[in-house]
Amino acid sequence: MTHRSGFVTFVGRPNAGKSTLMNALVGEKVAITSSKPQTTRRAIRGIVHLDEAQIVIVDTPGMHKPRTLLGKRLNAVVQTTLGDVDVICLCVPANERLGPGDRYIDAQLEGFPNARKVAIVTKVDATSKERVAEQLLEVATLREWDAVIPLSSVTGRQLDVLLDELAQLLPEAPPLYDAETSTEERLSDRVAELIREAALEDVRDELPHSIIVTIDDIVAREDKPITDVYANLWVERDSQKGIVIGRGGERLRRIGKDARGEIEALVGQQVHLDLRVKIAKEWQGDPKLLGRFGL
Ligand SMILES: Nc1nc2c(ncn2[C@@H]2O[C@H](COP(=O)(O)OP(=O)(O)OP(=O)(O)O)[C@@H](O)[C@H]2O)c(=O)[nH]1
Repeated sequence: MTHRSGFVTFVGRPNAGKSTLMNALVGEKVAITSSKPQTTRRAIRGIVHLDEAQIVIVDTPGMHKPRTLLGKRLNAVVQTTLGDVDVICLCVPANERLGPGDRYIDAQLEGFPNARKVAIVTKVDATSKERVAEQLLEVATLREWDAVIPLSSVTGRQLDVLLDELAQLLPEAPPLYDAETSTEERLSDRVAELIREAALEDVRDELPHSIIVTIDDIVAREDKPITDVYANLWVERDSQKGIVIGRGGERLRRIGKDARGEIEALVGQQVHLDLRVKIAKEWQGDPKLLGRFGL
């Protein structure tokens, strides 16, 4: 029996459904999903173990024309990721027409001639059969794809077909990771993402993209089954700090409570979360601060 292993990544414009798809494939919560665009900031790996194949999924930040220093750094991450994978999947939502954003990303794929290329039409549950068919035809005109697959991450429809296709496109190789491994990301990164997600849920319309979370320490207590998490939630301005903290600290408490629940599910233990709000002025344009945030 031939075994295949390799790396797969999903690209597509913001909100195309990449994170949701990756989570559905890996079956564990490893990347943020949010109805706001551009919330995925880090390449995160999930691993799908099949009998005859191991598919290592690398999630990339949104690929778009850079406007800020953060945008440039993110694009650099994308370039490195794409240069390193066996299969690149372009995701386009079935319920929105192809636009300049999709064409821009598709054109970027020319720079990676060695990768196999798959088109995925996402969110087929959110529109009519006719629209899906139309979108499949339109996507097919972009280039010669190795496969074109319509699916829904929400209903799970055709996810198995995608996995089969991906497995077939990978090179013959032994498994790269243990069967137990489902993600390579460090615990602290995953905890930071969960806190950020809880914060974004709560302050959605007021500060969509100005929040970043760092972890000082995660310590399992020796005397009790409790894990202490020391985290910082960074915003760009004084006024934003007020928004995050809320009246009488009410909002910050709610964010902390939501995040704690998620972290407890992740570490399988009671968690005490020490969450502080700090200000990093204009961090999106500051190379030193970006470095400190690992971007
Ligand atoms: N109905 C439906 N909605 C979906 C599906 N997949 C994703 N969505 C929704 O589409 C929105 C965007 O999904 P994400 O997975 O965050 O999209 P993304 O491409 O990772 O977005 P960025 O992180 O901004 O690049 C979310 O509100 C999802 O719930 C799907 O199969 N069906």
